[in-house]
Amino acid sequence: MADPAHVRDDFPILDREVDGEPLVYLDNAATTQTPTQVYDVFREYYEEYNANVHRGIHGLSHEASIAYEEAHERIAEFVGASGGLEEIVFTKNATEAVNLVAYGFGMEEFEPGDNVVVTEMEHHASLVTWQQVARRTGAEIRYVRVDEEGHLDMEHAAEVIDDDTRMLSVAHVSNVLGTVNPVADLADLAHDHGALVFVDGAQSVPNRPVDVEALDADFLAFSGHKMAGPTGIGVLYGKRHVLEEMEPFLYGGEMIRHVTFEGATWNRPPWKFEAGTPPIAEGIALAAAADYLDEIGMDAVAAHENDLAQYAMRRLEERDDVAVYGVPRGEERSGLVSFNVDGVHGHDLSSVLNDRGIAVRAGDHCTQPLHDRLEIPGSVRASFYVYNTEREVDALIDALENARQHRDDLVASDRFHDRFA
Ligand SMILES: Cc1ncc(COP(=O)(O)O)c(CNc2co[nH]c2=O)c1O
Repeated sequence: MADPAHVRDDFPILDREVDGEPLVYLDNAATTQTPTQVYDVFREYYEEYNANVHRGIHGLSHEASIAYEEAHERIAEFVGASGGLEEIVFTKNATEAVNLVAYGFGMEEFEPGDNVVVTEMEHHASLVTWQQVARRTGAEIRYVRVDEEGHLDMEHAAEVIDDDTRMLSVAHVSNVLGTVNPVADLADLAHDHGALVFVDGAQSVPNRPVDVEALDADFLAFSGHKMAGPTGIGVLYGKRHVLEEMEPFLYGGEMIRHVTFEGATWNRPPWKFEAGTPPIAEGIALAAAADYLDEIGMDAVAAHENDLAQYAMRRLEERDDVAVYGVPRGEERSGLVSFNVDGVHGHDLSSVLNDRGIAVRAGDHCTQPLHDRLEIPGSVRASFYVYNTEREVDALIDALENARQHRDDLVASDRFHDRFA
């Protein structure tokens, strides 16, 4: 991979300090930072061709429409969608993308006696959404077990996926465990039973090569802000024939073909699912983020993240008071490590790390059922991206030492939560 030191030149924010300490940004599984090559797109757009898309007959609207459609084509290429823009719906984020499928397919198609299968490691964006669809349609929700090492129990998957399964919804990569799930194998299993497959790609598309057709996903969702892109833009990939048959989720302008007082007919995908004025600049900037990552190379991104995660695990495991979660060291994982330090609540630890300029995430990472399964109330997560270095992992480890030294102070302070005791 390009030397992270040079990559860092593209991210001026990484030069800032936090309370007088140099920033060490290790919260990339939540949101990545944005390179100048991406946010410059906003200035160019608003200075040169800002206009509403698709409905104007004037030059600016034409230019904006072309750029917005080309952004869809670019994202289709980035995830291997050979159907092009008709298979790429721009949403607000990955959460909206899963809700689009839940309302457009689940609420329309599920019936009592059907079931939807998710996994114990799912993010709330999927898990809660499919729970609600099951509750409102009378379908059953089933959970594929996660084993002690953070792998999906594939034998259990074969038990719970059956001929009444209408949808399998699975994270490609866990945002807590770093597990890379065998999505293509799971898709084979689901398709053998006539079920559709929704892949939550929020932690995979930004971090590794993803080919939706190799996965044989019927749907795949991800967010721009996790792949060096802006917030406010997400993507739902859908197989063309599936999107053509699926009901819209939001109604209004752009998504219609013809409207009378008696009713309306729908536009073709993706516009059928993009009601109203879309996030135009965000979509164009997302395409620039795809260009930026492809310049580095997604294989190189995945390898760099895995190297940092393995190094972090090795450093964390040097102490006997640290519990590290997820697949064992040495097994490929995405660029994140979740852990706890005995006797230090995650929020206290995160606060102590912040005092040293180190940004990590503490809590349940929107996976409360998974943390229940792990029998812990929460965890601290360090997550890496293209600009992070081993020196930053060392800074994290050194700061943990600092937390341990203050552990007694923390225990005595009102900031201590005895939930870890
Ligand atoms: C696996 C997974 N799915 C879906 C989402 C939702 O993405 P959004 O719609 O862009 O918010 C996230 C965000 N995960 C996290 C957001 O902050 N910390 C996280 O781990 C995620 O990690």
